[in-house]
Amino acid sequence: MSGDAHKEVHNKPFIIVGPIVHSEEITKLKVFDGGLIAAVNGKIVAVEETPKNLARIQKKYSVTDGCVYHLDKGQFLMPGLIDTHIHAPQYPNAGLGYDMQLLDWLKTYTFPLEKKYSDLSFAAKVYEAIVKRTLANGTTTAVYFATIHVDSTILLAKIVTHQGQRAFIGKVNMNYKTPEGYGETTKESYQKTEDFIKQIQNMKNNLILPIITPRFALSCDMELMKKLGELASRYNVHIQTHISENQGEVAAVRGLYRDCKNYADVYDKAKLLTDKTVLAHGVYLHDEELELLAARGSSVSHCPNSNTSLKSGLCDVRRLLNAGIKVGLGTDVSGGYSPSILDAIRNTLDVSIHISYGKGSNYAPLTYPEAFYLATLGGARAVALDDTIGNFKVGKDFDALIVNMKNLGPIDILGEYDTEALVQKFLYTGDDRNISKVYVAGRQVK
Ligand SMILES: Nc1nc2[nH]cnc2c(=O)[nH]1
Ligand SMILES: [Zn+2]
Repeated sequence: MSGDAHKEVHNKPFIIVGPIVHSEEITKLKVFDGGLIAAVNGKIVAVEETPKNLARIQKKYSVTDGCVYHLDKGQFLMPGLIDTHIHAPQYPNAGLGYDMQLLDWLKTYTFPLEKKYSDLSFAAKVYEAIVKRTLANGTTTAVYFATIHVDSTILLAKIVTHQGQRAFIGKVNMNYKTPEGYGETTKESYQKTEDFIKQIQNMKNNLILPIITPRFALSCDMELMKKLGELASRYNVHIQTHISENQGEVAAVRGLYRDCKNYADVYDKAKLLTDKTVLAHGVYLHDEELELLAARGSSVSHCPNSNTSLKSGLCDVRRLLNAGIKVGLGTDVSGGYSPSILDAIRNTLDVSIHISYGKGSNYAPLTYPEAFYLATLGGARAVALDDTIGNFKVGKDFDALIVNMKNLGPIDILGEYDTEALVQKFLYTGDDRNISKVYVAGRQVK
């Protein structure tokens, strides 16, 4: 597909014809070498494994000839990538500060940076850049932590709206042992969060959802967490936080909440574990915590780059999956240094292989089709949006990437490859230069 003639195509029905790849289940990639997808008003109305019904579908949905796009050789269509955990305000620190582990890192590098988001012009500069950068890397849905500041967090929502990304946006809550100049009282935290939810809902952008964001059990007391659990239930909104990321953190939580059985129980007592809750990390969860998360339908955002960069540990995703927990991938910028979910896919595979070295021959490290699933349909399930995004099914929104595996960017194509081989090569060796077009709900946003 060439040119930008269809840049505003989302207003008109269109059809893309060519190789298509997506997940319908975790273990297998589904590849159609010459399929087609038709979209009307940003929603998928037809998915075909061959182009033989093109003329009929074109007529049925009144698609003009100019809105039928044939992919070139070397290109394929795949679902948009889902980043289930990213801190937008921490982007200036990406690549910095990895001489410390979590709790010192937060105090030394992270809180002083986040404090600066009372300044709207600083916030605008960073937020424009991170949304643009994640879109360029194919993130069609991002689950953002912002800061405690309502005004700049609303600004993030406006920037996301303008650039056309789908996102969850969270105003961070922190009322316990907060650093000088970066904290809130319980009342402020609760009231500002309710006000924030109303402001987001009044924006009437159905691509943006508010998400309640207690930072973690060491930054919020039980009273605030309970109030936030009640707010989530009253407004029926998503929740995100961190859990069992680092051994020092887990020990501190144990010391602070003596009457709770474990870390997950702290959140459960506050009614923060719902089927719309995303918990980042989960490296050190015990078996009974896994059972609790599975019973509540809460999900884990696996952030392998961060777990390595902050030396937090190795998260055994196979174990989480075997326990029946929904898992998505996260970049966790700036705990992780990369804003790319392709990077998260590779780190997921690397970490899983490294874990397998310490296990018996029955332990199967994750495969690239599984990592692809975690970055797309798995992410959609983790954020409870799998009725809308994650793969190509009639009735879902058209969130998609056109990947271009010609000799482009870091790629040298030196042979003849079928579509599945091109997908594999993209996952292991491609980068944002190979993501030539990005669509969210049918709108071209890159
Ligand atoms: N990686 C990470 N973990 C956290 N735990 C509490 N806050 C944070 C944060 O900002 N980043
Ligand atoms: Zn995080």
